[in-house]
Amino acid sequence: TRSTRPQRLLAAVQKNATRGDPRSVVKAIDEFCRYTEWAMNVGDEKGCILDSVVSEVNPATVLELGTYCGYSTVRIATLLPPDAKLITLEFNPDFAVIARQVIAWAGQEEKVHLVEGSSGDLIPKMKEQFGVKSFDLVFLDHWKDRYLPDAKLMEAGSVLLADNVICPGSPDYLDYVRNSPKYRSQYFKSHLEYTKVEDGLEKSVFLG
Ligand SMILES: O=C(NCCCCCn1ccnc1)c1cc(-c2ccc(F)cc2)cc(O)c1O
Ligand SMILES: [Mg+2]
Repeated sequence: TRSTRPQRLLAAVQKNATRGDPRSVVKAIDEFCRYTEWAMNVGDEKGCILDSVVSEVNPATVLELGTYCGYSTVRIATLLPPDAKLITLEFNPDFAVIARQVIAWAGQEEKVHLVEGSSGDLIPKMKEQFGVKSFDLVFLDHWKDRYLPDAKLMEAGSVLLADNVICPGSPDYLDYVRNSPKYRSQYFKSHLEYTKVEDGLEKSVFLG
């Protein structure tokens, strides 16, 4: 039967990227998505904004909601010190299978813990299961209607960075973080990955 898009993306990584070289994995995925087949990775333009926020926060613990094929997982992990921890949640097992292989090809498996399941179920269990009471940085890139409920489950983390706040959009989340006294929010205008359509990232610092 026909391969899936994540399977074709993984094949492009294994063909064009050097094993153990995360930058070549990122480059191979961006080229595949720009010139062969669009896929919903955060992409190179928003990826640079992600990189700058990760570097600025310099987190010891990161939670990523929505792994997909592991593109942003690799970008973030590459910027973390060896003892830092990145937990990434993926609901879709077919995505998780591919993401594990992309993360391994990039040589980042030491820093990354991919957990399969729903964020709504797993976030409350983070404390006991992973011994992490709060995260220094949370990257929201999963179902857009889960951004707000999950942010409310995590009102202890310090920096939230949300993808796709314009396209596909998460209006209730945006309204909340921009108007709540608990957050200082900032919009980074950009474009939907590999397109000219407007999109952006919203960085929201939890004020405690
Ligand atoms: O839906 C997205 N991501 C969630 C995928 C499923 C998450 C499953 N999961 C993981 C953990 N808990 C649940 C997404 C969509 C688009 C997009 C934009 C324009 C368009 F025409 C089509 C699509 C662009 C993105 O950048 C995205 O991130
Ligand atoms: Mg996204």
